Amino acid sequence: MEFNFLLSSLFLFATPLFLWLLAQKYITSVKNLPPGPRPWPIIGNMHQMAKNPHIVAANFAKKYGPLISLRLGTRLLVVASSPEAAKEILKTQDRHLSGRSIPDALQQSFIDYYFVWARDCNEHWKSCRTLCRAELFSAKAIEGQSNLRNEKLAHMLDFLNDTQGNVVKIEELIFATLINTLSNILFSKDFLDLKDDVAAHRLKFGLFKILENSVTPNVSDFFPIVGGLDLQGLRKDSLNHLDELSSFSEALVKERRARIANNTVLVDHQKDFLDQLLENNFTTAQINILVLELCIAGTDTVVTTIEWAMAELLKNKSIMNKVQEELKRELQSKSIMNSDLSKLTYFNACIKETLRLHPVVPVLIPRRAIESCEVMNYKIPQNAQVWVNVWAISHDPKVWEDPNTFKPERFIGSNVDFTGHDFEFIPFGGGRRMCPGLPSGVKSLQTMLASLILEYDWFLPNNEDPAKLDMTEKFGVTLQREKPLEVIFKRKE
Ligand code: HEM
Repeated sequence: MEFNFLLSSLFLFATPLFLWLLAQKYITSVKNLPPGPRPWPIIGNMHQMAKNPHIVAANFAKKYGPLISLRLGTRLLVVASSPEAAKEILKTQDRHLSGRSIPDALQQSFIDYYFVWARDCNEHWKSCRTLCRAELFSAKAIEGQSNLRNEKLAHMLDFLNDTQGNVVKIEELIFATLINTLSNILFSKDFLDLKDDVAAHRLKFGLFKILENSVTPNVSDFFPIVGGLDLQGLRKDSLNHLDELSSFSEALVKERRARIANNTVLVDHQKDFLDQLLENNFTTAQINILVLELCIAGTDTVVTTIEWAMAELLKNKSIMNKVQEELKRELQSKSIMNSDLSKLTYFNACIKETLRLHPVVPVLIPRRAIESCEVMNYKIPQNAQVWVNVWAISHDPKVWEDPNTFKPERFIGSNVDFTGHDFEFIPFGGGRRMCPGLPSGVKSLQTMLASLILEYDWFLPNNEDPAKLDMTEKFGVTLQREKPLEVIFKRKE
């Protein structure tokens, strides 16, 4: 027994050491890597990147330049922190750098069906993207969703009217509204009841845990040879959540298949995304994963951005007054739901400024070099992981004047937009892996935020002074508020 324990301890210690020596030999043999801080034996720069890696990498960029390399165990990580470096990665070398590193926690048997995490831009990824663009995110699709969006927005406002004076957790309210909008677009069904916060919490927690597991520092990622052991249990935990969450869609897919087979589709049923997926021969397993990924990618990003926008507007009273005036003046008695909110200059500048100051995906979703290539005259070897540090670019005083201040005015009269062509402002990424959900995400941000601003006055619980609101960030795939925002809504006269 003791001998076995000794042997396995020796194995656990010796394997990373051996691998590190091998990796060290390989990495040092690669000539002309981007510069970076000296790595420690075995762990490399892991200890330096443990907390707020987006800020740590931004500070390294000040010392070593806009393209740096770091070592995380046996892995090589390259981080770009300037618009020029981002442009080379997302445009010039987009094809070579379009792979994804799938975190060990998400290495599951259905790996070939991933969309967001698809390792390469393979055939399945292409068909997901083409179908989603046509059926979910095109101008025609967004227009077609407007009644449904209006209905879900109205439910949210009814809920707020009924609970006036209570403390509302913004993330839960927005999450439930978004999930129901999405689940109706996908399946013509509500996943949640706004009043049932237990179910909302369960669903949100499951999605959150999958995201959290994917960025938790994991020995298996740094030393892939021990990946199969799942020493931290993250793979197992993610699989449990994935299984539980898949049950939400699995039953609906089964029911629809049966209805189609028996010719008993409801008379008033309008074609939804599930019908499109079935017509395109997606299997149930492929549908489950696609739905899950859309729910993960399409809720947390919007929820977090709305929270940051509200926190900034609470903190900056004069900006809030200007937005309110613009909304009242331009919309007059027209309903928000039937108005073209993209014409509201100051309001949209506030949304852009929120996405600049609090880029919700701070280092984009990590990419992987599918082939080795050159960026800024440095070598990026095959399989290196690549981050584009959007947070660093957004906070760089060489790129933005007074970068730490919330100043929507900087976007007035400026053509800079988040469509992936202005590399100083890329909250949705760029190139072939750019966010396909941008039109849907922006529409949700505009309608929800405008309704909350126009219909209610906002107060913080316990008469807290908004000027002193804590704005500490918490790093993850999404850059959330460390303290979730809670607000008391009072309907305007
Ligand atoms: C405020 C809203 C949103 C922001 C800021 C945002 C941001 C991003 C970013 C930065 C990426 C990675 C891009 C890259 O690697 O270059 C991404 C990917 C993705 N987003 Fe979004 N997103 C938002 C909303 C949405 C919505 C509403 C959906 C769908 C319902 C969505 C679906 C996706 C998908 C499927 C991907 C993966 C694309 C791929 O790998 O090919 N996103 N998003």
